[in-house]
Amino acid sequence: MQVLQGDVARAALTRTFAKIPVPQSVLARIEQTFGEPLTPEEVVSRILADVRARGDDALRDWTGRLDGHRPEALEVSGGELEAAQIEPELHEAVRLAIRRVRAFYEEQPAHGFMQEGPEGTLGQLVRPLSRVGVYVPGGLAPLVSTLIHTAVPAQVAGVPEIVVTTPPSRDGTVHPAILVAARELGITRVFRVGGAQAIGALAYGTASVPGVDKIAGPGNLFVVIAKRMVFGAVGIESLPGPTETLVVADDSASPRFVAADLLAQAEHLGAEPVLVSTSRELLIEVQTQLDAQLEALPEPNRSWARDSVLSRMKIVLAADLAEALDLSSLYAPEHLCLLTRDPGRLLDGVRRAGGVFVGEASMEALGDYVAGPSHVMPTGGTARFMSPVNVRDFQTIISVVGVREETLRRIGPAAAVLARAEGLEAHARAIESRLTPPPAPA
Ligand SMILES: NC(=O)c1ccc[n+]([C@@H]2O[C@H](COP(=O)([O-])OP(=O)(O)OC[C@H]3O[C@@H](n4cnc5c(N)ncnc54)[C@H](O)[C@@H]3O)[C@@H](O)[C@H]2O)c1
Ligand SMILES: N[C@H](CO)Cc1c[nH]c[nH+]1
Ligand SMILES: [Zn+2]
Repeated sequence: MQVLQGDVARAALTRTFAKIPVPQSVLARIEQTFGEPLTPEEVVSRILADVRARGDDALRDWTGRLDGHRPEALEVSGGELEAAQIEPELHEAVRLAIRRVRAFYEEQPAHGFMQEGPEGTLGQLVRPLSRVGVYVPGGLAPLVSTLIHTAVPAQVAGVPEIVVTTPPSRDGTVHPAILVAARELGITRVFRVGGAQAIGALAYGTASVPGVDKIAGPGNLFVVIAKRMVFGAVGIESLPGPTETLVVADDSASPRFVAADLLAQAEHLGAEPVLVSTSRELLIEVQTQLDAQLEALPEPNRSWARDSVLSRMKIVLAADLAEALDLSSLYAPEHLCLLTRDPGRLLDGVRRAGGVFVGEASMEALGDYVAGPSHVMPTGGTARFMSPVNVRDFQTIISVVGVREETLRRIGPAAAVLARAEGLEAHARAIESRLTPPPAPA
């Protein structure tokens, strides 16, 4: 176990944004699939260009090549959607998650304002986007919860049309829980397309897949790169990619719970677990727990979690909780879990994170499903400047300017002065034409 401290820990938790780190396993799969050592960016560029040029046929070909099934019908039929069934217990859990996420976002202030006064009217109109694409990851696990945690805030924002894309399994089907959740949400358009090709389809539109105004939802490296590349042609909400969790724990924390929370996210392939503790004894005990709990996991989860732990886990000994929080803000994790005495007391010191999970009863895995806030959160250090998915992501603001004539007379001359300082004579004249009476007819 390598324990990092001080400046070494700071360096290890400082992200470099110039290049997204690519796991060796991903590079190996690219070489196997494409027969040459391409970068993920080159792969995504090729896929996007092909989707733009050949539309549905490109979607079928890439899905066949990458997901092992070439679908004739890209859209899940109404009959398939209606027929999907899941166990009653799971169905009830889906309903509970929808209810709780909806109740949470209904509390988010997301309205505009109008200042009506002696100056006239100044304000903001808030309008929902017309059509949103929701990406639901499905490469390794069919993330039904991600559909709920992305689509519900969009619905609360008032978006009338939501289109879902998700990779099919090798027999071409979409997991029934995703279809049932879509049905519960009143979503009728689901497409069996994943990866960069799905992002291209939603951005450019094809004969089958409608182009959207904004694409939301997390995914693997290929999905994240594709979202970055199509931004501008279409909106994106943020860049939620491979998950990461930073646990801050003191000597009061249970090593069993700390290890369990780290492994819960480590089982997302490509995840980055980080443990920062003020107690060396706890670090040692967590290591023992990690070994035991990893051994007890079933396959393939054990291999995925072991890969995250062995390849990317960082273990840090902090001088005190103030330094632990400072290091956490430097790293800006997707999830920050506080497993300390009186963890609520630490909230004031939290500066950068997608979400903060306060205390033993608020494990991040609960937040993944039914706590309320969306689990779609910024990763890779983008929590420095981005937020979890929320209602505002699905709205635009329209500024309203409706001043009275008296106001114009008072503030107009200053505007004309500024226009001339910028060398923009027509601007100045447009203002002054309203300030001076029109010339008398000859
Ligand atoms: N940050 C968040 O809020 C959040 C939430 C949920 C999930 N996630 C993350 O989403 C990710 C889901 O990843 P996933 O892989 O299971 O599903 P995914 O749906 O994101 O990706 C699967 C797709 O990737 C493409 N792909 C795979 N290998 C490829 C290759 N070599 N070349 C080109 N394309 C390739 C395929 O088209 C496939 O359909 C995980 O990393 C998870 O941590 C993040
Ligand atoms: N923890 C993942 C990234 O935040 C989301 C997720 C979905 N299902 C389970 N976990
Ligand atoms: Zn998770």
